[in-house]
Parts: sequence; structure tokens; C-alpha cells
Amino acid sequence: MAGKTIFDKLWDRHVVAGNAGEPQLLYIDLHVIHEVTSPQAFQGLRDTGRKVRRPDLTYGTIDHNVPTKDIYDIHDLISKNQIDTFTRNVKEFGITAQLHGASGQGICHMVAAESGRTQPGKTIVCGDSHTATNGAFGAIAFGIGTSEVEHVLATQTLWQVKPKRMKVEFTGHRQNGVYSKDMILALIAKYGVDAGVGYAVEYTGEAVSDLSMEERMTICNMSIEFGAKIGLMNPDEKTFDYVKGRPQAPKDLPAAIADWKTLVSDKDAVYDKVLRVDVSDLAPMVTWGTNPGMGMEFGLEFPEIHSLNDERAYRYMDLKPGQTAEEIDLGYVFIGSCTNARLSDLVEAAKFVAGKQVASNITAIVVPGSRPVKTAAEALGLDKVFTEAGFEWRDPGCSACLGMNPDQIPEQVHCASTSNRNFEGRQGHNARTHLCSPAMAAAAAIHGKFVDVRGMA
Ligand SMILES: CC(C)[C@H](C(=O)O)[C@@H](O)C(=O)O
Repeated sequence: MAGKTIFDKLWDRHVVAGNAGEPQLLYIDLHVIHEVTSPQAFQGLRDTGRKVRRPDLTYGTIDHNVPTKDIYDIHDLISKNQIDTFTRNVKEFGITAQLHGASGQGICHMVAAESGRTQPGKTIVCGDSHTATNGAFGAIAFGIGTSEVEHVLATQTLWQVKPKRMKVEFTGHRQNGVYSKDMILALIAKYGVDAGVGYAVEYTGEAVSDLSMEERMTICNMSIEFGAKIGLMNPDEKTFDYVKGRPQAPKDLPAAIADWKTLVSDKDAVYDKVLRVDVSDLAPMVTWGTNPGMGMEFGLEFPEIHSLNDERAYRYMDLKPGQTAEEIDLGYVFIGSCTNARLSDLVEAAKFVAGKQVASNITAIVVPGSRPVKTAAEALGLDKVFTEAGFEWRDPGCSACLGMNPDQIPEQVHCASTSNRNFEGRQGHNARTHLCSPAMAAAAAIHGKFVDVRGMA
């Protein structure tokens, strides 16, 4: 019999009912909730007189709507209503949540891992498309819709059709100044934003083993930009070390680790599709267009127009084929989001900023993804490094990744952004987003334009 992938092993462990090839009922080990996609779900429970089946397996945070200048100072009435409603709901249904100013508050895709709830072998869902971030630990993690949030709240299970299996092998070793963000942007640029549709993607290869857990999360996070709901990696010693010592780590860690070690893909595992990206010569990536696949290695010219989409993207971005990233007239730099606002991202960005000044044409903000990251960064003095250089240092939240809170990029301004989506209007009406790594964003803030960070720090 052929070997099994990690995905097969985890899937099989969680099937409660249903046959292969049909929708199957999966047990959910962890349900993360936030203020945007849960209100109707709770109302649905209330309307039918149901309770949350496993409040102990449900974990909440506020992130999308929170202002990052003063988390209590919410002017937008819809945002305020969502946060107030969420606060009421978690209290009424007995769910642990990181609310205003709480020490664990932050972006939903960061807080579960930070608390130790994200562990190898789990099924993890959240009403948010970047939930695959947790897959970096060797978990099946995916985003769900609000009616599914209600289903999970009520039953701790979910109907799903098993996706196909894809292996993405990152071979070679990265050059200095090239990061996991560049790896995932390169994958999406090479194969397209729909290449992962219908697949659970397993990321493997020496270039993945090289990465820290935080860097791995960046890759799994952007699985959805590759078209896949699920992206995951085989757990290893780095994974176990990350979980160890966290408040919600398993009580009997050695026993858990012994089990987790079995939850890796067999050598002879079978995949429906295999893709490869060699990262040895990869340069830092910058997107020029309006989807995450419209990206180029730094130094290369933006491509010819091949479709109406390309034409529209160039018009929206006010750029032309043949230009290079260096020629982009940047006005804003955003370092933040569930993709790249972890401690190591801020440490790396700070290397390019220390002792320097933000260029006069740039407004630059750093938004730690969570309160634990903010606290840890301040203990390292990173807040001073950034503010002395002219960056603003904010409170945790989704911030300018998406225009759901006051942090918006002004119209027509080009923004070097460490976030995950460069869609039209994503960061604000008519704002122009260029996705890149924290190092590229930080160096761009100092130089006033994109520069090649290879060999710089
Ligand atoms: C608000 C939420 C539903 C949305 C998502 O699920 O993707 C957001 O997090 C995003 O990144 O666009």
C-alpha cells in the first residue's frame, strides 16, 4: 500500500462520519473567532436556543476593526458595533477571548499559536481566509464562512469534501536578504493565483526546513493567495520547540511529541500534483499589479500586457510594462498584518532602519501583529529604533492590510506593504499596494524607493 501524506493522516484521524469521495464530517480541535465573521453565527445560536458545544475549544480575539492609534477610540460606528457585539457574545457564551488591551490580543492568525493552542495534528478553523497560517505547525487549518462558524460553534464539527493533495517543494538555500515572503510570492508569480484551487498544499524541501516557525507561517498564510484553502508543513524539532513552554501546550509534552512525530508524510506518499521552486537564485519579490501573482524579482522589468486583467492592473497602478520596482513612486510603507508582523519580522526590518531616517517622501508605520509581539519588541528596544527613524509605532491589529479600520493608504499613493493582498482598493480607496518582505519595506522607507536588500544587513 502506498504511503500517506501528513494531510491524509490528519484527515483520517478527524473523520466522524461520511465516506471518501463524499462530504465528510470532521471533528474540529480548535475554533478561532473574531469580530467580523461571528456576529450572525452567535445570533443563529440564540435564535434556536443552542449553546456553544465546546467553549473550551473556542478562542476569540478582536483584530480587523480595532484602531491601532488608540484601541479604545473607535469612531466608526460599524466597527464599534462589531467589537461591542463580539464582547457581549463571548461573555454570554463563556468563551475565552482577548479583548481590548488584553495581554494576548492580536490578529486571529497569531494569537492561537502564541498561546500554544496551535499544535501539530489539530484541525483548526476560523471565519477568515488566512487561517492556513496555522498549517505551518502540521495542522489542517482553513478559513470558513459565517454559517460554518455557527455550525462549528453548535457542534464542534464541520462537513467538508476532501481536497486533492499537492506537494510544493522549495529546493536550494536562499541568499541573504531573501525571505519566506519572497518564496511564497515567487511560487504564486510562477504558477498563478488559481494554481492551488481544490488542493491541500504541503510545502516541503530544504528551503522550508531552513525556515524558523515564524517564517514558515508566512508561507502557509498566503496559501489562499495561491488558491488553496489549506497549506501545511511537516512538524519537526523547530515546531516542538515553538510549542514547548507556552501556556496551552500539552500537559504531557513528551507523549504529544511522540505522537506528532508520526504525523509526517511518508517517504512514498502519493500526491495528485507536485510543483517545484528553486530558491537558490531567487531575488526579493515586489508585486507590480493588483493580484498577488503579479509579482517580479527585484531588478527585472515588469511584463508585457497579455490580458485585459494586465491592462487594467497597469492602469490602476499607474505603471507600465518594462518599468522596474525601483521606479515605483512610493509614498507609504506598512509593516504589519498576519503575514509579516511577528517578532522576527520586526527584528529583521529594524536591521535596515537602525540609526537611519525615513525618507521625506514616505509615511511609515509599524503595526505589531499582537500584543505579545509588541511587548517583546519593546523589550528589545525596537520601538525606539523605529520611532527614532521616523516610523509610527502602533497597537496590534490588522491595520492597513485591509480598509476595515482607520489605517488606510491615501488615494493613488503607492505603498510598500508586508501584507498579503494587493487587490484594488484593499488598503483604501484607489490605494496602490506593492507586496514585499519586511526587509524590502523597511529599506524602501529609508531610501524612499524600493532597493535590493540582498547583502545589505
Ligand atoms: C474579514 C475576513 C472575512 C477577510 C478574509 O477572510 O480574508 C479578511 O481577513 C481578509 O484578509 O480579507
